[in-house]
Amino acid sequence: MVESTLKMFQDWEEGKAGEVEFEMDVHKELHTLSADIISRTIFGSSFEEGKRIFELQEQQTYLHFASVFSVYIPGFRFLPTKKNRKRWRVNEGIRGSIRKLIEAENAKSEKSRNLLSLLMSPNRNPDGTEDKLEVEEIVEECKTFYFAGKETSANTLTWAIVLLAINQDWQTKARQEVLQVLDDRTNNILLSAESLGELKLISMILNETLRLYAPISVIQRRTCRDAEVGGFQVPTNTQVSLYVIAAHHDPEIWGEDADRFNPERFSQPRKHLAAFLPWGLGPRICAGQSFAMVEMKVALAMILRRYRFELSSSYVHSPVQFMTVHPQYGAQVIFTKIGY
Ligand code: HEM
Repeated sequence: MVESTLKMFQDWEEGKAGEVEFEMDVHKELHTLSADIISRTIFGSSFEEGKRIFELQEQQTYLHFASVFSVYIPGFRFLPTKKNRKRWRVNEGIRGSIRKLIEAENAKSEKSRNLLSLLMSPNRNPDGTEDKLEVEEIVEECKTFYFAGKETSANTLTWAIVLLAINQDWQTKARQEVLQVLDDRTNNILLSAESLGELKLISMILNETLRLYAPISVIQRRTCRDAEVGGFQVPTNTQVSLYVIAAHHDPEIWGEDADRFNPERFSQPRKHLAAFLPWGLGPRICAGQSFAMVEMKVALAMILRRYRFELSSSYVHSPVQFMTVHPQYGAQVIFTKIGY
């Protein structure tokens, strides 16, 4: 994570020819960062190949949504139309590349320390037998982690930067905390696991960002038995949509200033478990919650330490929902280098 963030800084500064102050669409940059981090986590040293796979996955997502938003004709997806053929080609490209990486991992004498290698390891059952994922299952798992983890973290980080650019008092407080926690005298830019735990304000800021701009604004479930919810009878096998965004902006829960950015709310324990559910709830809660929090803390702390930032006059506030909640016109921010 640290390596990917440092690489991002290097790209920013090289691209801006060493200027101390520069403007850019940080939303795009943070997407590149989270793709880099998740690719390194899953594929280790083969992360460049991993990124190529993810680019193909992105193409596939857009092709998929193009078909979802067009008129539905049963069986149409099996016809060799131009778009369908492209979708099949992209899909085969993704699977073929992941299969090759699996084969390369299998051929290594020493196991790599990455998620791919973990997914390939057998699981020992209590009765001594072993289970192993099939290649196709591993391919699907890699795709899920990328889909579930890239957009969500990148968008949350983007909103955190936008909110701190607007709320300069919180930006200053957050930077002070980072400087205190990271040892200034030794020029230590690497965050240890212990120091991450000490970043209390950063955690509060990220939680408040997740409250205001939960990347997944609706969670869906299907009832497995008849139930009564808030006085309504819900029969078995009904699809129920849980509006995360509604709970997060409810003045009855958060007070009259529910729409205002105030990380202070998270200095106290929560009153109600379901009042704050950016990660979902129950057995299907986000599998990458801890990973995402570490990733976002590392990146935000490192950005705060190195740059002061404010919104550009070209920024237009327009959150939209397309899979996740993101800024429709990007996030143009002016950065000024202040540290290392
Ligand atoms: C800010 C970042 C993130 C947010 C807000 C988020 C949110 C969510 C939500 C709301 C769900 C659905 C939970 C439910 O249905 O109850 C979910 C599922 C999931 N997330 Fe995340 N996520 C984030 C980052 C990540 C990352 C970085 C990864 C992987 C590295 C990840 C992996 C997953 C997986 C695998 C699932 C499916 C779990 C299952 O169905 O059992 N997420 N996430």
